[in-house]
Amino acid sequence: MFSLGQLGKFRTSPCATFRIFYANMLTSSSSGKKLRVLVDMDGVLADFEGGFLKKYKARYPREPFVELEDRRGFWVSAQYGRLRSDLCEKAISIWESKDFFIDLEPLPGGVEAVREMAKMENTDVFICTSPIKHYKHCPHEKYAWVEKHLGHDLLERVILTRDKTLISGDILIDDKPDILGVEPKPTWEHILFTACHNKHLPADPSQRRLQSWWDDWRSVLDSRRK
Ligand SMILES: O=c1ccn([C@@H]2O[C@H](COP(=O)(O)O)[C@@H](O)[C@H]2O)c(=O)[nH]1
Ligand SMILES: [Mg+2]
Repeated sequence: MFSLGQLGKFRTSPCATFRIFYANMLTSSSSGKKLRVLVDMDGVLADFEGGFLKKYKARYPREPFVELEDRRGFWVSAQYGRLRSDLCEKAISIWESKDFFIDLEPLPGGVEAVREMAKMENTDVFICTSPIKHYKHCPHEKYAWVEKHLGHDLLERVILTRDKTLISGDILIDDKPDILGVEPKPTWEHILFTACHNKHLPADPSQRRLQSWWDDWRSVLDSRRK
């Protein structure tokens, strides 16, 4: 942990110094005092829905589309498929294309909120996002998006997973109403982030929401601090 030479610089005995050093280690990190916040990307930090509609209309100008205010349900492809069966594949072709994920605009206030969380004492923030299985562009572009909008240091905090229930944390801020996976009891509290596809869902007293990044996310974090 440190050399004998370094120990010699301390005024207290090496044993006492070690005890203080070890106690500090315990209280600052391994005691679990830090609040671990997982923040989703699509629909929370990056405007997936807006970016999709813009590129869909540009590529298929004569096809029907769903206005954002008429969006219902998490799966864009499912709603387009209900509109007309072949539109499901056309929708999927949009986010499987090169530059779809990197071109997504940040949602208002999200980048600033994550930057602020990253500077908060006793807080560890991670970007927790699900890549699509068509992996040619998406994983690379998700990292590139984080670097472009949040900076190189935040790359250390990117978690790509198809199963968020396996990731341990205190809070998961996510726009998907049902986050399921192999772990039946995830450690985090899911805070539902309001998006065009979930804003009509009936209020659920057991699930807290953030209406946007202008909502009081700081109090939500504080409510989970031990
Ligand atoms: O109809 C859809 C809508 C979205 N997706 C993909 O799902 C993930 C969502 O990731 P989160 O981490 O839950 O935000 C994203 O990669 C979308 O591209 C989809 O496959 N079909
Ligand atoms: Mg999402």
